[in-house]
Amino acid sequence: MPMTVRVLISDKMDPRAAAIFRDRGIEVDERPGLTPEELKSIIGDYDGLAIRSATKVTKPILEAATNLKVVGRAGIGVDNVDIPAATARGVVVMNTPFGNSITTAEHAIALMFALARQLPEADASTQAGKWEKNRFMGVEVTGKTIGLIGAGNIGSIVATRALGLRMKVAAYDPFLTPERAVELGVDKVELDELLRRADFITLHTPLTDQTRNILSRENLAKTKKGVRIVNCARGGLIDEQALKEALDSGHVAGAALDVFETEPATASPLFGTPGFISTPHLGASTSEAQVNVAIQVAEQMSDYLLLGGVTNAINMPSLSAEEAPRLRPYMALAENLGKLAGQILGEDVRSVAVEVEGAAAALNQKPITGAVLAGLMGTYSQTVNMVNAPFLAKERGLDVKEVRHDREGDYHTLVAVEVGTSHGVRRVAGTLFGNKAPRLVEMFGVEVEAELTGSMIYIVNTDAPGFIGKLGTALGEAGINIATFNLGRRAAGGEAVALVAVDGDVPPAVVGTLSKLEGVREVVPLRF
Ligand SMILES: NC(=O)c1ccc[n+]([C@@H]2O[C@H](COP(=O)([O-])OP(=O)(O)OC[C@H]3O[C@@H](n4cnc5c(N)ncnc54)[C@H](O)[C@@H]3O)[C@@H](O)[C@H]2O)c1
Ligand SMILES: O=C(O)CC[C@@H](O)C(=O)O
Repeated sequence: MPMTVRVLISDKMDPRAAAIFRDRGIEVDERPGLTPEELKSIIGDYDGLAIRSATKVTKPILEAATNLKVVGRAGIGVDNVDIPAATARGVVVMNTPFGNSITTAEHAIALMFALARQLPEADASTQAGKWEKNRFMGVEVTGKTIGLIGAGNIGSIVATRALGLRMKVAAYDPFLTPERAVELGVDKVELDELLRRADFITLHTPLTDQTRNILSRENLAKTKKGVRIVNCARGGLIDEQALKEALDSGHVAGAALDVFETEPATASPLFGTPGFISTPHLGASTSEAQVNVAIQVAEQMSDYLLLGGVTNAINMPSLSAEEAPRLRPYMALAENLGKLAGQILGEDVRSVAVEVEGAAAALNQKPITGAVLAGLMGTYSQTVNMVNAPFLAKERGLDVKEVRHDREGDYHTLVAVEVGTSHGVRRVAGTLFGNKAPRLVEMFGVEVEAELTGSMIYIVNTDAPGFIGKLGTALGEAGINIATFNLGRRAAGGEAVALVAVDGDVPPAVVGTLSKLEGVREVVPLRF
């Protein structure tokens, strides 16, 4: 029977998101406004969590999320998600990077005009019956310089709109290439020059260690007298207390904030300051943007939960929903090769090289490598999976290498794993029969063909007549039924390898008995 997949939508989201989940056979609960305690108490029931900016996906929430596989952010900023904690727990975090960009850029332009013409104050005064025609003298934007701090998706759209308004555009963005600046029609400048030149400053960066407080007291002091500032990006980019003082002194003529250091911002020293305008994080709030991000997040999360496709993930390489089914048998093979090596070699692993050959070389190798690492490290860590395996491998100092051979060898497709240990390099390799059935074909230099499945016993012995009979008898006496027997050997009378699939677990006492059989060098019970 197919497993039930469940998603929780914990913020207010366009109903089209829930409809998509349901259409794709996913059970969905819409519970906006949960307290952190309530979320923590129910999150263990869900495979996916769809959020906007209100839900804080903290470490304690993730620790309680024992079934969670994906967090989908219907929007851009993921600063309300503890990404390292999600990654460590193997939870994919994805966002929808373009769905609300136009809307947010338009909000920045709207706030710029609201500042230029003091629209909120003029509206309040007029509706209060004052008709203060002489109080509200505005400024034109035509011919003025707008300074963009951050010229990514949203900043670039603001640039095009500002150029359409016949403004001059200067942009400070260390990652903006000169070619892109020319294409956009903006002047690429350093921050100090932007601060000195801009009549309007608008912020469009994420909040990072480099951008936090980018409009600090010191930098605000470097701005042109009479500057007007818009922030539709993230709270924390501006020193709010210093901004208040700059507004009070008249150095800054106006400031419009859609985002605050602490949200919801129900109190702020800025509230009531002349020249200050605010909106409650409305940058993305248009029906068009909310439909876009709701549809996109639901499609992306469903693709991941149902097909393994990964789009717009912050903590994992992309994998299209079309690629995912082709990769699935490879990932099963890769994970089992990793498990095989991990169970036999233990924690003494220093390096891992994953080689793909023939048909496998035409595929996206990252998921194959992730599956090998997940299988390998899963033998000594409970919480490892494809998402966190590359990070955990790095944390452990494992040297991970990927090798690709386009040519076919003995098999039309092959995945090989070379594991470096303190005793040297050991190699296991497998192929797909009929492009779908994973099979081990080589183990530590011995050709042995086996399906890695269920409970198995790995035995190394000296090849000698009668050994298989003795082994069968020992297992029979222990009440263990043999399902399949797979054998390989280096040379007649030399080292031989047996991979025996059995029904049920192999107790340590049986491992002890088998180890004492004549000629046996090594016995390892395996689980796949
Ligand atoms: N108010 C809202 O409702 C709302 C809606 C959507 C997005 N946002 C926020 O807007 C911001 C921009 O979003 P985007 O989609 O344009 O992101 P983006 O990633 O496309 O662009 C961000 C740009 O910032 C630049 N940048 C990074 N560090 C910088 C630094 N130290 N100095 C200058 N530039 C730097 C990057 O190079 C990039 O070009 C994000 O913080 C996002 O969360 C807010
Ligand atoms: O969901 C929202 O309303 C805000 C979205 C915005 O902050 C974003 O980063 O996309």
